[in-house]
Amino acid sequence: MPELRATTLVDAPLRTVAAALLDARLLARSIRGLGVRIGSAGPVLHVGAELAGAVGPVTGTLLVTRADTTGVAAELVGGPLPRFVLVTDLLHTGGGTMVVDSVEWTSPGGPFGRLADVVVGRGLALKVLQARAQAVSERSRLLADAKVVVGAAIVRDGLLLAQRRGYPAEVAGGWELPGGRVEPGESDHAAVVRECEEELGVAVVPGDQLGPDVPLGGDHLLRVFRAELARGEPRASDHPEVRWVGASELDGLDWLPADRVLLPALHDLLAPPA
Ligand SMILES: Nc1nc2c([nH]c(=O)n2[C@H]2C[C@H](O)[C@@H](COP(=O)(O)OP(=O)(O)OP(=O)(O)O)O2)c(=O)[nH]1
Repeated sequence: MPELRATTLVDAPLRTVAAALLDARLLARSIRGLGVRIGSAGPVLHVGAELAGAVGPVTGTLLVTRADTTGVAAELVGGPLPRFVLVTDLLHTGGGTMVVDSVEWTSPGGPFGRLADVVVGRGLALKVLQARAQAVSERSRLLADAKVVVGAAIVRDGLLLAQRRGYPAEVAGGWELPGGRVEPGESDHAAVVRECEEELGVAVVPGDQLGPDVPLGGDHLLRVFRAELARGEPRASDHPEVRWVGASELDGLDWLPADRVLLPALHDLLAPPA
């Protein structure tokens, strides 16, 4: 398959650029140059998400195959549209984050196909790469100043503690991880400890970050940490329900969109890969 690649240096930490890439509007903006419109993209990309793509009246599906701390990948599959794959890899450098974008597409084959690749395919691919570089830089700059909402991934006996939200209306009923906004001057870990005490009445010891930073609407992003339950039995106080969930129940829960991005990392936490 023909392939084009471009590299951009973005002046932001890797985790900020990784978060920017998860914004579904960024993907939509990147491939607009192909004439592909994405419908119902949802707010954030997660592995397995199938976004409806269309070129004029012709429709296909854009399948997200990777969305984590190393970058994202999505491919246009199904329908009569030609196969198209967009992969973005991230590399940490001393001077910022190196963003390596590549696009691959199916060639119609034969001498006319090769001509079409040179005349049309490459031009469109370059448009995508240019639009993407600009969109990634702009979104990363905005997210660099984002306020953080922390979440706690607490595991006991192979089960993860999930919490069902009671408010506000737009997220009520959805499942999330215990946590909340980091207050001015507070560290992320201190916020995890405070929120778990306030919401669940327990003491926790926060550990490493789990999965990528996930952009929330507006100027917030979600950052989740592993946490050990040190004292107390979690009980719902702020929200209507807490539940211990096993690996087999994880995918079936009605998670908030941002938390859905973290499902592969939560699966690894419950059943670490061999
Ligand atoms: N705590 C938490 N919030 C999440 C998660 N996923 C997600 O989208 N959010 C959103 C829901 C809310 O809009 C926002 C966090 O608000 P919050 O209400 O928990 O924060 P808070 O405790 O500091 O605020 P408040 O109760 O005083 O209003 O982040 C998650 O896993 N945990």
